[in-house]
Amino acid sequence: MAELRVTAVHKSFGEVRALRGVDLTVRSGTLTAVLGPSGSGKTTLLRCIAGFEAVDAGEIRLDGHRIAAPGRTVPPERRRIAVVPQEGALFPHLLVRGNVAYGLDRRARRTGRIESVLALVGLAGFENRMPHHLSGGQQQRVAVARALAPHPPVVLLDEPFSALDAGLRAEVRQDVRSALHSDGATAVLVTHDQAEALSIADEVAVMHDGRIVQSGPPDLVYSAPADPWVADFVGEAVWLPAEMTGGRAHTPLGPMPVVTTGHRPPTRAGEVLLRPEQIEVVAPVAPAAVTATVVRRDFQGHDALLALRLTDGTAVVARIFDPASVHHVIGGEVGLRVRGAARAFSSPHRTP
Ligand SMILES: Nc1ncnc2c1ncn2[C@@H]1O[C@H](COP(=O)(O)OP(=O)(O)OP(=O)(O)O)[C@@H](O)[C@H]1O
Repeated sequence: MAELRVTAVHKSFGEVRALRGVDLTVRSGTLTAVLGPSGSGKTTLLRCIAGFEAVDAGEIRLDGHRIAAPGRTVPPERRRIAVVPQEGALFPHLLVRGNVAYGLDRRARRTGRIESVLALVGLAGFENRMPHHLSGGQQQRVAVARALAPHPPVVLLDEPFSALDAGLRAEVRQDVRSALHSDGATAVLVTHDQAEALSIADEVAVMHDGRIVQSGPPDLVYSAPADPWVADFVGEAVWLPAEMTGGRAHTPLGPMPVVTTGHRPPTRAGEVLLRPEQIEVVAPVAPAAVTATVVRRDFQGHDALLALRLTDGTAVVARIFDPASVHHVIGGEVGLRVRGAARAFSSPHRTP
């Protein structure tokens, strides 16, 4: 376990500026998800932390020790940082036991560490299986067990669940999360999947164009995005045209309280953000409800998203939590009410 601190790191490949001043602190014993779209620099950052790439500027410290700076690159094997890749990490000719034992010295192999890390990832008793006798999810669990076995200061996970199907992915990631926590590991997980980042991480660091644009606990990043780009990338965003007067936003869904992100006041005529779960779907005749027409219904199992159009043409999306009991027909009329405050930004909204 160790604290990892990345400060003002730059990395270019020829003309491509992959990292443009990355700042990231990962506290000891916590899991941080680096979340960003394809090409934002996530893998490059992971490779710089692991020691597979040298940094052009800035520095990386592990428990206060400088492991990377221009002209100073501690080689990967001396960093002892463990990496769990997307798939194919296991040696196919070795038993599970041999795979997990790979980074352990003889003494550590005899202390029961192999059995205990396999138990942590839910594979107690699997020591004598061959990798090809395991499912994809079990193979990734072994890869995590192998990474944890030698007590590395940091574990890096590069989209480790992307090859698993959706049902299995949710189960494996929660088990891996609890294995990392139980072992007290400091971990960084790279993903482009916002649901995965929000569900698994203690902290989410959102990456855009080679920079970390926001980091914080998942609920804060979702409820108080730093800028409109983060709002769009992390979760569903509903943008409403708004006039600000008397500290309230006047929108096609009616007047509502507003909180502002940014140092400058929001522009007078602008847009405000709501999350779909802030829009309550009620009967068209309900008090204070604004009339809307149901355009589409996107059933997601435990909940559903309703795409709606207001009479002035504004498109909004509402999340309903009891989809089975709601009979909103496409083309039918409903009433909408807003819960809580809208969010305004001092920087303009742009599509990601
Ligand atoms: N070895 C390399 N040589 C040249 N360009 C590179 C190299 N590695 C990465 N890049 C470029 O750096 C940028 C960041 O790439 P990186 O792989 O770090 O992004 P990413 O966020 O991990 O993307 P993905 O989710 O698609 O893996 C991209 O424009 C990529 O093309």
